[in-house]
Parts: sequence; structure tokens; C-alpha cells
Amino acid sequence: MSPVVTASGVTKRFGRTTALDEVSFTLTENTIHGLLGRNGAGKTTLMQILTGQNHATSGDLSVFGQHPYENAEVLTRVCFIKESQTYPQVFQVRHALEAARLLFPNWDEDFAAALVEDFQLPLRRQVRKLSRGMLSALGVIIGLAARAELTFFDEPYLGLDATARQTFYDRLLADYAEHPRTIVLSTHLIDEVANLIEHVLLLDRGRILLDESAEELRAELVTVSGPLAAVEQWRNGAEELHRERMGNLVRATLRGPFEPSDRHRASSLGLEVAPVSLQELVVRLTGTTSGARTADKGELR
Ligand SMILES: Nc1ncnc2c1ncn2[C@@H]1O[C@H](COP(=O)(O)OP(=O)(O)OP(=O)(O)O)[C@@H](O)[C@H]1O
Repeated sequence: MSPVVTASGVTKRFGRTTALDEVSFTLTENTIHGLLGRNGAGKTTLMQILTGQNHATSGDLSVFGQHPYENAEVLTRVCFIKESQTYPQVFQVRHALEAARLLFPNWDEDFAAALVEDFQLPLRRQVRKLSRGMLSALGVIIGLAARAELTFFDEPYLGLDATARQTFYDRLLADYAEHPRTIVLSTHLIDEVANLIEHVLLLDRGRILLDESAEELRAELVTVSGPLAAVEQWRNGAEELHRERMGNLVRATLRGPFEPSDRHRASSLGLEVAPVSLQELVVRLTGTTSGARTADKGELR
């Protein structure tokens, strides 16, 4: 599959703050990407630059083969739904939807109407009078019904209750299956979206820490628990991302590859091997106590 976005050495500085530090990656078409990272990691800044809302300080960037800044041809194919979306003061919900219909060439009116029903949004209410969750729902509806070839959701769930968030995930997945497109989902609710994400881009202090398919990550990562000597024997040189120790007992997060025979070997050594959730991985890699990593892609030890 071809890249929709290519970023090479993209750096963004705000005064003395380096929000993005030589970031290089590609976004593949028709893939749901999870853009993850702690507060201040640079996620919003990156999305702003990719959607032409800000300039990089340096580096090369291409979206659909062109630079996105002030490029109407590119931006008409892109939708950016952010947590702090603002609308004109006088807009009612239906006006916001009409504006989106005019803006996005792939807009699906029937889908939008179905989503309005799903989220029980009052069409004639002024947007500024919507509750926090309703405002998020409006953004989610626009982001989904726009069917833009490249869609960014920057923490779109603020204020959405658990049922509404599940509705968002369900509709996103169902519509994506029928109308594949490139989606970037930035969220802190990693467990909730773990099954949606096909590719993980993890930012940490402006650098890319992981750029990998979710499937590969699932297959490669395990947590092994048991006596220290047995863990060391079983580990056999596999990368260690994290370790907790209580006396002689160790719980280590390791990166394989591991074979089925390794699992048998673990049980014969009295070790417990468990999968690592995406959330756990992110916490391990970006936590202040992780230590055992360098900042560049793939260089974990
Ligand atoms: N306009 C700005 N002026 C100065 N610093 C900024 C500006 N925008 C972002 N930053 C800084 O850049 C860094 C990255 O911010 P960014 O908003 O991209 O992080 P984020 O990963 O989206 O965080 P969060 O998960 O909290 O939304 C932070 O240190 C932030 O303070």
C-alpha cells in the first residue's frame, strides 16, 4: 500500500520548546493509525502540521504527494476533528452539518443523519449551547460522515459517555470496512481503541518511539513472571523493555520473536507468560521509570 503521508526529519520548535524533534515516518493508505503518547508528546502539533494548520520549523513533509500548507487541493481530502473544535457563534447543529457537507466532497448525508440519531443530537440547538459530550458527538459525526481520505481524530471523545464512545468505535469500524480510508486516532484511552488500531505511532517528548503494526507488536511482546534465575534463563537475550522485582520474583516485559516452543519451555521452568496490552506497552515505554530505552524507533533494550 502506498504512503498517504511522508514526513522526513520534521522538527517543530516553539521558542525553546522542541515539540517535534526530527520526526520521520509514513502513514499508509487505508489503515487506522493510533497516534499515542503522553501529554505534551507532540501529537497535536504533528496533526496541525500535517493538516496545514501550522508550519514545521524544518524537515520535509508530503501529504498526497504535496505540501499541505495553504494547499486547497490537499486539504479538501483531509478532515481534522479536534477536541477544541470551534464553530461560528450563531451556528445551530444543522448549520455545522451543512457547512461540513459543502466542505467535504465525500460527505454522506444519510450516514450523517443516522449518526445524528445514534448520538441523539438536537439539530436546531445552537452549537454553543451543546453539552461537552454533545459537542464531541458533533465532531465525531462530521469526522465520520465526511469520509475524507485522510481523517484525524484528536482526542475526539471528551465528555462522551462510555456508551457514546462505543457507538463511535462501532460506527467507525463498520464504515471503515465499507469505505476504507486513512485514519489517525489520537487518544489516551488506549485500551478502548486497541482493537481498532492497525498501526501504532508512539511519540515521546517529540520523538518517535514506536512505528509498528499492532499485529507485530501483539505477536512480539510478552510479560513473563517468576523466579529471577528462571526468567533470565528463559529470556535468552530477548530485549527487555521493563522489569519489576519483588525479592526473588521478577515480572519482565520482553520483546521476541517468541516461538510456541518458548511457551512450553516457560511452563516447564515454572514461569507465567502473558500477552502485553497496548496500553501497558505505552505506559512501560513512556513511563518515567522505564529508563531502559533509547529514543529512536526500534531501539529498545
Ligand atoms: N503554540 C504553542 N506555543 C508554545 N508551545 C507549544 C505550543 N503548542 C504546543 N506547544 C508545546 O509543544 C509540546 C507538544 O504539545 P502538543 O499539544 O503537541 O502535545 P500533545 O501530545 O498533543 O499533548 P496532549 O496529549 O496533552 O494533548 C508541549 O510541550 C507544548 O507545551
